[in-house]
Amino acid sequence: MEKIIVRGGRQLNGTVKVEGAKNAVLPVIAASIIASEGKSTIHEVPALADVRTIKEVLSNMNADISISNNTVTVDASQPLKTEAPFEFVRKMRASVLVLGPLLARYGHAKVAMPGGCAIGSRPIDLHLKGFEAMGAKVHVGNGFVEVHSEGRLQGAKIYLDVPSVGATENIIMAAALAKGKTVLENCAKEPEIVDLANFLNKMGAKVVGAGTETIRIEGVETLHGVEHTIIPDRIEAGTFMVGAAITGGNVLVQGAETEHLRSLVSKMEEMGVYIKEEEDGLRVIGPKKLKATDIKTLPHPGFPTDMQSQMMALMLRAEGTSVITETVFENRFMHVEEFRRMNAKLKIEGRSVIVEGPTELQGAEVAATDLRAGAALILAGLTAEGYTRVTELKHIDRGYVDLAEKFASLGADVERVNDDGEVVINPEKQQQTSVS
Ligand SMILES: CC(=O)N[C@H]1[C@@H](OP(=O)(O)OP(=O)(O)OC[C@H]2O[C@@H](n3ccc(=O)[nH]c3=O)[C@H](O)[C@@H]2O)O[C@H](CO)[C@@H](O)[C@@H]1O
Ligand SMILES: C=C(OP(=O)(O)O)C(=O)O
Repeated sequence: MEKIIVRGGRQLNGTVKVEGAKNAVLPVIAASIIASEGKSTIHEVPALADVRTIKEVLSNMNADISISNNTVTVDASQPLKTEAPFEFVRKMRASVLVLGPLLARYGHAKVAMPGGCAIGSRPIDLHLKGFEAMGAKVHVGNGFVEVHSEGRLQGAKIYLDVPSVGATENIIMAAALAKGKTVLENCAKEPEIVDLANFLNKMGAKVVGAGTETIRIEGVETLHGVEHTIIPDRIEAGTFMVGAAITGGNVLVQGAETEHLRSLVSKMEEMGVYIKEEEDGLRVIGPKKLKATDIKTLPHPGFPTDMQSQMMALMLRAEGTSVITETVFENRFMHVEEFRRMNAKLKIEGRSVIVEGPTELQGAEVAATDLRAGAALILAGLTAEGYTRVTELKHIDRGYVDLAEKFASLGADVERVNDDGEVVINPEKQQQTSVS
């Protein structure tokens, strides 16, 4: 079993470059199969396990997809199979994002029903309600969800009960080829939705209002392949920002977009962290003493749930009591038990965690319970006394490229080792080169 081993006590200093966003590249690659003509070329694609999974999903459907040097090309002009089996959905829930494009183009899609995961039950009822409103029939049975429509989908007025990111993306993609206009209200406003809408619009779609509460989509008859560059990963950026802050270091996070990170920047500033916008990113300088604060996770532009566990690590080192309230996912506190193994004083009360700081963290053997929790444990390890060994790296590899190497390049004492204690460098990049 591979491990990331961290020896605490070093400051992070230097420059780190952010990769393309996982949560943008997955819907964009899924959307590329809507094009019935031409091929799409997608740049700044991070070498992640999730990208490999979406590639396998598309290859399995007979799309022609290849990855080389952070660029993906997709040619989906030939007829595709309209199914995504359980082996892919099990690995990555975002496989359900092929439902919208397949339904739009072929009037049929069958995808294994995603189960719950370590952060909650995560239903897809809102995706399905949206398809039904556009005239599709939905059948759920034998572990699959199947959607079909007679002829083209019909544009519709759809209100989302909660601003779900995945439902917004799936509905925009389905509506892009529907007959007439779709108005999607109370939709998600994440920057990754805007990136998807920009990609679709280049392909010939008519999507207006992405990034606001209401998106209007005028359906068109066909879409074509295009070239696109993925936006930087705001969560990876945020993770390195916390790394600089927690170690009292000075790091330029290249590619960090202030506009995408306002809630995080404001909370970190409240904690006493100095953050300065520079031409190509954000410079983050950690203070001698961090101050406690409270956060509540919310849909964008509120505080992102994907930064909750990393902020918990930072709060553990702050003076005073902080409170974290998780409102997006029902059960995203699995990392609390792992932090406790490192001497953290944490109390769960319903949907909140009370963090007593500052804690003298101690190195321990801990498991990444989800991908962000894995990053958070490494962050805690950076300031812990002694060695922290993080296992279950498969979660981290879903969403971070070379995390250990990048921390090490900033001066941290971190390495990834295999069972024999040999250093492992860049595992996902090696995998991708061998499968592309
Ligand atoms: C690949 C990707 O982009 N993943 C992100 C996406 O996940 P994902 O798109 O799955 O997250 P959603 O925004 O859909 O989920 C938000 C909340 O809505 C609920 N819900 C969602 C859909 C639905 O049909 N019914 C329903 O009740 C979920 O259970 C959850 O409680 O947004 C999350 C919230 O910012 C992020 O944490 C994930 O990193
Ligand atoms: C929860 C996350 O991703 P996913 O929706 O792919 O599980 C995440 O990126 O933190």
